[in-house]
Amino acid sequence: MELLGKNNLRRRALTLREQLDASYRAEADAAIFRVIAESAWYREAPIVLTYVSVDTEVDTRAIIARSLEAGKVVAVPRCVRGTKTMAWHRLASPDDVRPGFCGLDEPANDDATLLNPAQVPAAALALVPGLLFDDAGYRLGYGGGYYDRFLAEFLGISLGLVREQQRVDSLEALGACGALDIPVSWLATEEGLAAATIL
Ligand SMILES: Nc1nc2c(c(=O)[nH]1)N(C=O)[C@@H](CNc1ccc(C(=O)N[C@@H](CCC(=O)O)C(=O)O)cc1)CN2
Ligand SMILES: Nc1ncnc2c1ncn2[C@@H]1O[C@H](COP(=O)(O)OP(=O)(O)OP(=O)(O)O)[C@@H](O)[C@H]1O
Repeated sequence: MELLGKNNLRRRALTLREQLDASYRAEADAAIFRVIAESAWYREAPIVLTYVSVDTEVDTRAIIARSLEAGKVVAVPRCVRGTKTMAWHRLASPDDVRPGFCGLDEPANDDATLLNPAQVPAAALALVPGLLFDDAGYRLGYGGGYYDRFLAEFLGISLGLVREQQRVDSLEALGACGALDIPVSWLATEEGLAAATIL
């Protein structure tokens, strides 16, 4: 297998994602929404920590709306550039986000909605984005290391959201796995839930 390195693979994965058929994306995203909504982790989670999807990312807008309607706490990330960490803010409405860092939709920097990481229960569910995911749950992101830093501390269930066409066997075999990369525990795809395999 050709060793591409993370940055080359990132460019290719971004192109691949943008070239996915819009109707495939819509169908896959609707199926991923159902897979999440029906999972016991989601149903039992009092709090969902999710990215806010932009562009051709797997859609999370529907799950944000559904979770708020169901009375769950929904928290979304605001990137803190200096430390490359994410601050999580509770949303009162799906519309509580504005264009911010790097074209992402982000919550306001407001202490009143800031979530104290120590208060995140183990039953929390994190929905994790990625350009590619492999069978071990490793992900290729946009390259800030934001989610690696988050996952290193997070004690809840981490679920990678990925369309089947964005899965690869092994990022390590592609030369795109680093020592600090943290895998998610499970993947949600349009085919169902998949446990990350231990290599
Ligand atoms: N919707 C969504 N939100 C998300 C993520 C995501 O993948 N999707 N992230 C997933 O991790 C985090 C953001 N990760 C990012 C990592 C790098 C760059 C980026 O383009 N960096 C530029 C410039 C950096 C700068 O200006 O400081 C670069 O590296 O060249 C953007 C976002 C948090 N929020
Ligand atoms: N826990 C950590 N502590 C310090 N540095 C880290 C940590 N995790 C990742 N990094 C560094 O962050 C940089 C970006 O990591 P990587 O390329 O894995 O990002 P990514 O997972 O694709 O991006 P993102 O999480 O933002 O989507 C790397 O230089 C990596 O060494």
